[in-house]
Amino acid sequence: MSEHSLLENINTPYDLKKLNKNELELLAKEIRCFLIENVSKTGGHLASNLGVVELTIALHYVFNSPIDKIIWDVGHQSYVHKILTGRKNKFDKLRKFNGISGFPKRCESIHDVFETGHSSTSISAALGIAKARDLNNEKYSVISVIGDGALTGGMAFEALNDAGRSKTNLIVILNHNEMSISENVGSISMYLSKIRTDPYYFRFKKDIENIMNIIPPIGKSIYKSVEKLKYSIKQLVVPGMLFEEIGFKYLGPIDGHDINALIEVLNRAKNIEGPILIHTITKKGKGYIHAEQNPDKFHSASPFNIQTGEFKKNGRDTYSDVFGKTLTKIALNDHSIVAITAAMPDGTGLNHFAEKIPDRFFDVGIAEQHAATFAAGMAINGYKPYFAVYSTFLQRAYDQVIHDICIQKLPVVLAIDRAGLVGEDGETHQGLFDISFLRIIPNIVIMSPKNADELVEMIKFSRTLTGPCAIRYPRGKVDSYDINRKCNIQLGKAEILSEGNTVAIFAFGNMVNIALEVRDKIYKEGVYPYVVNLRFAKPLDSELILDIANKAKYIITIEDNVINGGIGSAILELLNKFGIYKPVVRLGFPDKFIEHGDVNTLLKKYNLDSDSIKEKIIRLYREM
Ligand SMILES: Cc1ncc(C[n+]2csc(CCOP(=O)(O)OP(=O)(O)O)c2C)c(N)n1
Ligand SMILES: CC(=O)[C@@H](O)[C@H](O)COP(=O)(O)O
Ligand SMILES: [Mg+2]
Repeated sequence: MSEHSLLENINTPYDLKKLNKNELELLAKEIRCFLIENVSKTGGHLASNLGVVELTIALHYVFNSPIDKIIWDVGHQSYVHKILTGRKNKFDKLRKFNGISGFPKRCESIHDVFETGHSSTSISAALGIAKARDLNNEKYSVISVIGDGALTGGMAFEALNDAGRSKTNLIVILNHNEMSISENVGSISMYLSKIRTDPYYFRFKKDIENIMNIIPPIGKSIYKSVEKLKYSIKQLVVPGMLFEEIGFKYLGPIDGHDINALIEVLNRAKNIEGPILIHTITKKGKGYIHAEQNPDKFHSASPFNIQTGEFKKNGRDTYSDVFGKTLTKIALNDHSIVAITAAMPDGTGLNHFAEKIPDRFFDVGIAEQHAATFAAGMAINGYKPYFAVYSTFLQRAYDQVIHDICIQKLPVVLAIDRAGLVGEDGETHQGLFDISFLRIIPNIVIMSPKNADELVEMIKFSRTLTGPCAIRYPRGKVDSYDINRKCNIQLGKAEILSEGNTVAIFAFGNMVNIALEVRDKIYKEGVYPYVVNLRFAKPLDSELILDIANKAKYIITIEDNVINGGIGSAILELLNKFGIYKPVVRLGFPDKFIEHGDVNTLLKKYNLDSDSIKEKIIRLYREM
């Protein structure tokens, strides 16, 4: 790989401003090599970052961060920004425990103005910052950088609607690469692609601009008609008229890999009053052939071999695959089943469904709220919708789950992927709240499997339910499983894995295996626990729980959710209701946002690994 001689001397955006245009282009090359070298080892969001190298350089060249504020939508494409703002030496620990985050973090740098991770927030945040600036009579630029995928999110439109009317000075850069994680979807995407690909638009736009500029000054009487005519022509042919109509000045489309063109347009935008939308055209994965050819695979990449582009991880199925394959299998015989994703077909395993049953597969874009209510609509009309969604992104659709699905008791299945720790994505992405926020909603059934076989059974079981239900399962690989296994799940029934005395361990989902490891370790110390796989967070198996609680001296609950409001709390509430006052030790995550790092390290840090739990139980046992 090439040397990084220019990059070596860039420690702040100010250093960038000393370079000439040729050097900026060389720097772009160096940054690409740097990204590929580092992310091949750490893993991370490679393709999106390769696509914004020139754009980020141009932004920091033209604007004065941190006085001018740059807000990165989603934030997965902020690596180049991090490199240029003094963090390049920390890339060996990108997304690692105690290393830098893969997303903007205010604690990391004054150049990270607003924290992101979930999509479509940047225009709202930028508008808020700009409004506050105006109230303070300050002068600086506020820039939101948003991708075409993130633009499919409802919040982005809510913000455009508000910003267009407000006449506030604000720059929105639409980074258009025709990709979300997978190919981008939706009518706005089609509209943008038309601007991008139709050479007629470009040619005609230039011609029309020239004609309009040479229309001579005319007598006042016909001036108005000419202006009207100009406007109508513009409306017909100017790309981005959609944005102009809602109050933005549209600049573009611009080649987002041409640094000179970018610098020119940014300088222009800096001096225009009111909201501006700059439309840049980029290639996701630019400069690394494997990422250019497979931008989806290199969106959130695990470590890979630079030469071959092959990933180093092993090829076992994930929980998402188990879900996708099982659902596909049952849907081939049950035509009422439909599958819905909000822009995550691969991540959720619904790619398997899409391949086999495309007419009953719906990718609605990054639009979790819409997805949930869309599912409700399909359910009203007799279908059995499975909305597969990461736990963290389901947070977006909370009201829709309550108002549109649960009040009406509709048979929608929420297939909650990435429940529990997700690891390297950290705070914004951990799935640590769903048990708490779902369990308080009436009418919903909540379950979680201890392993892949049980997930197969739960998917089959969910089909029989006539109301809303959620199945939560973790990120990660599974051991072997049998997709044909019969369903032995009964509503609200837990499973006793070990009979014991003294200690009762109630575990949920992914934590059941840890409970079993704990059991094996404390056996050696002469402690014999009951171990219960709860299976259901709602309805709880009250009878079994009360029976075991009565027999044991103290109770341990284990969950990969925050302790507050989680399954331990549910058990405490149950015991309280029935007047059983025994010590209940609730193990889960504390009342804070959990940082990034690999899952095992985090489990250990939060005392949720089997050794830590074993020690806790033994200590309690000896104190009793
Ligand atoms: C609310 C929400 N839903 C889903 C995601 C998952 N996600 C992260 S990036 C991404 C695609 C973003 O596409 P785009 O904004 O065009 O950026 P690109 O990667 O193409 O540069 C998706 C779906 C998310 N971060 N937030
Ligand atoms: C930025 C974002 O939200 C996604 O790209 C996410 O990082 C994907 O996570 P997985 O790698 O778990 O699919
Ligand atoms: Mg995109």
